[in-house]
Amino acid sequence: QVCTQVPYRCYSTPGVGQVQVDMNSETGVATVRLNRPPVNSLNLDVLTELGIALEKLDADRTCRAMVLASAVPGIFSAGLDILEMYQSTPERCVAFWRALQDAWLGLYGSRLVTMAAIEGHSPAGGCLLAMSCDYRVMADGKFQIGLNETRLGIVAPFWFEDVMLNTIGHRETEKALQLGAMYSAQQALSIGLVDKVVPLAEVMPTVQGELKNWLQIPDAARVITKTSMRKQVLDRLRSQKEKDAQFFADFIGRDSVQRSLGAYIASLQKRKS
Ligand SMILES: CCCC/C=C\CC(=O)SCCNC(=O)CCNC(=O)[C@H](O)C(C)(C)COP(=O)(O)OP(=O)(O)OC[C@H]1O[C@@H](n2cnc3c(N)ncnc32)[C@H](O)[C@@H]1OP(=O)(O)O
Repeated sequence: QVCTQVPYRCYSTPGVGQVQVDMNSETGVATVRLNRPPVNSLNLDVLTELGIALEKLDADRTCRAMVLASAVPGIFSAGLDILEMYQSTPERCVAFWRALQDAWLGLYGSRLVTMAAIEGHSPAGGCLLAMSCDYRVMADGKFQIGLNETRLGIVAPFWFEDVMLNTIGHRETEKALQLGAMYSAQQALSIGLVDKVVPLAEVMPTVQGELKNWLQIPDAARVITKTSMRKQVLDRLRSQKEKDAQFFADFIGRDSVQRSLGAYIASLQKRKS
């Protein structure tokens, strides 16, 4: 298995961590896999682990690129763990939101080449993670991607919106966010939400092929360019992290929002019965 032999190096215990990191020291490419079955929903622990993993990779001078993927078949990530937002306490909400902010700042601001291998559904927070990478390859077929927050009766924060604006432009973002639109891979490709759509089995090989192009570019020049393109959006959150966390906790605590989330959770459960 990966991680058991040279040139791989692991930052997590294989098969145990909720965020598994395999670092190939020969290629300088790390693969980070979300591993929280059944749907890789992002709770406080996963987001904390992800933030730490990204920080370690950024500090590892042998690492030049990172592929963000899933260890759970059929799912990239179901987004934020709704149970972190439903009937939670204000203190837990703030801690949860800080962990999300830090993981996102680490990903969007990463000096590495970052690529999302989207081999499954990717709603809301899952879409945010994918959009925050430099390049996205998505599996063709039944999977969907998008920021569906309004469908849950919640609102995508300004920095989710900023990342989407930078990815697909103003008009498509306005439609996507108001409607809470979820897109098939082909639809996502047509609006620029993903960069390539291939059959499921070809997602990883396609990512690896694309990485070869990106890694031909000298790191210093690419990193300066990436930083310049993303700085404004990163600084906007950095300058108001605490205010944003407090706003989240207050908003989520509203009765009307709790009712919407309760109804959404019930609808997820009903779908199954
Ligand atoms: C101010 C607020 C800002 C907030 C910003 C971001 C918000 C978010 O990210 S909110 C999360 C939005 N996510 C979704 O709406 C996705 C909901 N899930 C689905 O649509 C499906 O589960 C999915 C298509 C991802 C996968 O479908 P299936 O493979 O058929 O799985 P199930 O639907 O059977 O789900 C299994 C199990 O997981 C629970 N689940 C699903 N998603 C979440 C989630 N995001 N958080 C917590 N739990 C989730 C689902 O209810 C099932 O639970 P059980 O019934 O107990 O088995």
